[in-house]
Amino acid sequence: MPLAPFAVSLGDPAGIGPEIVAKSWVMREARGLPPFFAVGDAASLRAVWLGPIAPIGSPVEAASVFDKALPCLQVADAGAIVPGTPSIDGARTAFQALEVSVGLARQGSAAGIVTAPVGKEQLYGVGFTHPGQTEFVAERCGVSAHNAVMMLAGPSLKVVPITIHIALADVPSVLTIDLIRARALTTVKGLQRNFGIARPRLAVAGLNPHAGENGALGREEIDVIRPAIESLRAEGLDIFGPLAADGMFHARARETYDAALCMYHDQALIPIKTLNFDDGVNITLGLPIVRTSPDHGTAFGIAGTDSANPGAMIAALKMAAEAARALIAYG
Ligand SMILES: NC(=O)C1=CN([C@@H]2O[C@H](COP(=O)(O)OP(=O)(O)OC[C@H]3O[C@@H](n4cnc5c(N)ncnc54)[C@H](O)[C@@H]3O)[C@@H](O)[C@H]2O)C=CC1
Ligand SMILES: NCC(=O)COP(=O)(O)O
Repeated sequence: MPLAPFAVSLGDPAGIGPEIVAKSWVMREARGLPPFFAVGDAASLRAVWLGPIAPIGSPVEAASVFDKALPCLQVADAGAIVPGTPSIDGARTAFQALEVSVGLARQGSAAGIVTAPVGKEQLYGVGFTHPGQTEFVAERCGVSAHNAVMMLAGPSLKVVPITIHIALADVPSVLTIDLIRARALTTVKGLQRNFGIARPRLAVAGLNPHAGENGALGREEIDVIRPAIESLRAEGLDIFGPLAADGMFHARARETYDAALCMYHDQALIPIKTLNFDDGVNITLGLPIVRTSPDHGTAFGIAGTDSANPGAMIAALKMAAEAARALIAYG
């Protein structure tokens, strides 16, 4: 059965979202992309692209026009759009596009959502109270933030940050045995369902230099990380660590695991973005709907210069199609 089209929220209208969505549509056949429609202000596409846009009133219209034009479901008017210069109206439009997209996926009118980058600071300024889109989508789906896992996946590496968008100073107090366990269990399910790995191997990073040197450089490994790993191993998971984070991402080390659980945002995202910046995908595991995103941000500095690489958006669309098929197969 063909999938319903995917809802692609355009993200911040002044970022590179509209450009990478339009470029992905241009490459739809060459890259075998599933049908999709943009959700946002069509003016943000027109500001950076001269190609054909088909305004649609509902997702069902998308499939029939997708071959000829990029379907776009209009939400709020973003006001004057200046690529590279975010605005309050633009942030409101990005927020609304996300909300509408999630709603369409929840009601089954879209096969899932692929979110173009938003400016976090801009969204916080218009009443967005979640740390990121991951937690927002989870809440709209009735899933606790603990159980919604951000995985960054590329051809060379898959990583999961255990803590996500919080200040580095807050990481030690937010890191708990329960949080590591919840993230690990959801990660294992996601690797099995979405990536076909029957018995996933998880490597766990330490928090401190050299994984704490047995307590000499910090106690989180002893008090929190190791007990979490041991309890998961007792339940049969193939999970090991805590490892010194600086030595676990080289090529030979990466062969020993399927995903790395990292203690904070940059510990996870620096290696994946170094290895797979142009084809890395941010996928939310543990949701009843499909949600993927390119691994990069709004790149305000290059918006409007036609130099944005659509590779990660294309990878996100392809992964969304695979995840949607997995959702149908496994529920
Ligand atoms: N999924 C999301 O919605 C994400 C949003 N952000 C937001 O993006 C904004 C900017 O964040 P930054 O840290 O500057 O990261 P960024 O990813 O926007 O930019 C980092 C560097 O990569 C370049 N770059 C990014 N994507 C590119 C592409 N597709 N093609 C060519 N070059 C590309 C940029 O020009 C810049 O040099 C922030 O407000 C942040 O909140 C950041 C990461 C993810
Ligand atoms: N750095 C990753 C990122 O910002 C993505 O966050 P989210 O909006 O997908 O939760």
